[in-house]
Amino acid sequence: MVDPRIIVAFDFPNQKQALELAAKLDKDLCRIKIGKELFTAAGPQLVEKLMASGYEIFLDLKYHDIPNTVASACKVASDLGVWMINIHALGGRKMLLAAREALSAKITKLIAVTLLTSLDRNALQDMGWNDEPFEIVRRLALLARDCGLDGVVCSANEAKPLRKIIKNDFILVTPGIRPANCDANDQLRIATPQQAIRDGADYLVIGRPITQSPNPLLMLQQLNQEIQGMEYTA
Ligand SMILES: O=c1ccn([C@@H]2O[C@H](COP(=O)(O)O)[C@@H](O)[C@H]2O)c(=O)[nH]1
Repeated sequence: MVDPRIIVAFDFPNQKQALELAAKLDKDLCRIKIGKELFTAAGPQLVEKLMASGYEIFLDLKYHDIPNTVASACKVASDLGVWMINIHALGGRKMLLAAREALSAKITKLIAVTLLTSLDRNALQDMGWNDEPFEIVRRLALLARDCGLDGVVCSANEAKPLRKIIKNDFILVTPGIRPANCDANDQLRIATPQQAIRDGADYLVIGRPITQSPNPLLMLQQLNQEIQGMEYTA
C-alpha cells in the first residue's frame, strides 16, 4: 500500500476549486488536508467525495475546547472515515485524554498541534512567553505522547531534536515546508522538504507552493522526486 509523504493543504473557499485540483493531482503521490476554510464552505459531503475518488484525508480542524466538546467532535470527525484528525495540545491533559478515549476503537490517527509554524520567538514574547519555540514544542509533544496520541504537528526545525527524545513510531507532521526559492508567506518556522525528511519528519504539509503553482501536478511530482528514497538520518 502506498504511503505518500506529502499532504497537500486544500485551502480553498469552495468545493469547485477543491474538486478541480483533486482531479489534477495523483492520489498515489499525496494525501489531502482539509482545513477550517474548506470544511466550513463544503462540509462532510466534500470529505466523502474526495475519499470516494481515492484520496486519504487529514481533517485539520485543530479542535481546542473543553474535554467533552473536543471528545465528541473527534468521534464525529472519525466517523467520517478520515485518515487523520488533530486537536490542540494546549487544550491540556484532560482534553487530550478525552479525545484519545473517544477514538479508542477507531483507526483514525489522532495528533496534536504543538506550536503553530506561524509563530516564532518574538510572537511568543508578545504573548508573555519567554521560552524558545522548541521548549514549548518539546513539552507539548511529550504531553501528547503520554496521553497516547499518535503524533504531533510541529515545524521541521523541531523534528531532529524531538527524534532524539521520542521514538520513530510517534508521527511528526510538519507544515511550514517551503521548497527553495518559494515565498514563506505567513510561515515563520520553515524548512525545505529534504531538510524535513532528513531531520525526522514523517509527513510534509504543503499548501501554496503546490496549490498556487501554474502546474500543481508537476510541482507535486518534483517535490516527491526530491525526497524519494530519503530517510531520517540520526
Ligand atoms: O502549525 C501549523 C499547523 C497547521 N498549518 C496548516 O498547514 C497548511 C500550510 O499551508 P502553506 O500554504 O504551505 O503555508 C495550512 O493549511 C495551515 O493551516 C500550518 O501551516 N502550521
